[in-house]
Amino acid sequence: MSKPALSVAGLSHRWGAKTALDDVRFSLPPGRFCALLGPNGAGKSTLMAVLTGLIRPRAGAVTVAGVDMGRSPRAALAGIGVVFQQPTHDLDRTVAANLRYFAALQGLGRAETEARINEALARLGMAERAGEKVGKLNGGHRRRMEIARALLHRPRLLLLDEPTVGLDAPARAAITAHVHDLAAQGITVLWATHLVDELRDSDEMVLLHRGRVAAAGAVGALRGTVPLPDWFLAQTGAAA
Ligand SMILES: Nc1ncnc2c1ncn2[C@@H]1O[C@H](COP(=O)(O)OP(=O)(O)OP(=O)(O)O)[C@@H](O)[C@H]1O
Repeated sequence: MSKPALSVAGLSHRWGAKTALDDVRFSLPPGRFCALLGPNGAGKSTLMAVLTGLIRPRAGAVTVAGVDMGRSPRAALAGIGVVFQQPTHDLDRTVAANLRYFAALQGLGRAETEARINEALARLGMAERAGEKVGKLNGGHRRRMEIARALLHRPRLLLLDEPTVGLDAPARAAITAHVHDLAAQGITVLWATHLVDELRDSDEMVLLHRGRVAAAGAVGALRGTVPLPDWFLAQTGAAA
């Protein structure tokens, strides 16, 4: 059996007196779309902050494709692409110029940079927008550019923290479809959301509630014949 793309064991974190993560444990098989589902305040962003190395947990371990993040943070992080909740880009520059900046930070040469940018934009259906100023793009296309940016170093694991917040329904649907395609191409995806309509029955799910894993497994198997919004409400007491 291949190693899990991501493995989390015994992870706990407190913000002052507030417990945000409480003995969180799960693992993701490679090449799957996994939703990190949970109501507001469940601990999703705190978990993302641990997985991206922004905060050190008080207890527990994170392993990325067999590499221990505590012992070898640089090697573990090299395998991860991240799309944070808050967008960051230069509106006055083109899509390609924005991506070139991040490619330069990663030390990619000029020819390699252009090839990687073309590859990443094509994966998000954005190839024809490379020369457009970011300020002229709609919210959905800006978000797709950010996902392309997270792929420049060819990570095997992609983390996205509520990537569709603030977008209209068609843009949300397009982005969820593109990211499902990435998983079908072999990239493991962890997609934090509180919106159940972004999930498919064939997806994996980790349900976080009050900092604990309340359920984990395939969405269809977990919900059975119960509509997902009703299942979510029964598990968490929160409307989806
Ligand atoms: N920097 C912080 N300082 C203090 N408390 C925090 C901090 N960040 C989060 N918390 C608290 O930790 C708990 C988990 O919050 P977190 O943001 O991780 O949840 P979430 O599932 O991402 O919620 P949301 O969907 O609202 O972003 C909440 O009670 C929150 O108030």
